[in-house]
Amino acid sequence: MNLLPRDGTAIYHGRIFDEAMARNSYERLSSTLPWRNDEVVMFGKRVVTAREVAWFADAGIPYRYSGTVKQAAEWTPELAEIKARIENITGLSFNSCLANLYHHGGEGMGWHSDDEKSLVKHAAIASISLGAERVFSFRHKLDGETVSLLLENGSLLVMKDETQDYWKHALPKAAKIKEPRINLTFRTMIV
Ligand SMILES: O=C(O)CCC(=O)C(=O)O
Ligand SMILES: [Fe+2]
Repeated sequence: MNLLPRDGTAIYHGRIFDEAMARNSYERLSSTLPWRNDEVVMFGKRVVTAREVAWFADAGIPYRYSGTVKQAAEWTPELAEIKARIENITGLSFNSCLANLYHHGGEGMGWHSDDEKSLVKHAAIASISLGAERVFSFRHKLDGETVSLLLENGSLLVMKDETQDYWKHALPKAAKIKEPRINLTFRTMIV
């Protein structure tokens, strides 16, 4: 079940939402979340990404990410429902979520590890995919070994243990894909 050959654990649970539920969740999240373009600092320059994001956290937790403090929103009913569902499936709990909206395959996310200081070390990250199917890849930091999989509509991927220490991951751009995708990454921030 572990997709990674060593140095971490990545469990792909496959589709945990059926087609109708996935479509319904996509529609509700795309129209109700407070989406805005992400701002990141690259080579000392402020860059506004095409991908849109929204941050959520339990009341009172500021969302720290990429060296800045983001305004975290309150859980919406739809998000709270999805969070409860994955907490039930995984037996874990999460106190924050980064939502990503990729308008089409021309948008993606480059190689990175989710190893922010604000996150509890080695805590699981649960990633939900809604909408367009996209390839997701892991690359080992030492020897470059790559593991790729397809993230299906309504699926759940869990990364845990030393995964972020030894592997980077990315959502490669795929220009042929015209449909949008929403990704929800549930995390545990240090409180
Ligand atoms: O969209 C995805 O599946 C990946 C998102 C991701 O890696 C992140 O938000 O840190
Ligand atoms: Fe990530």
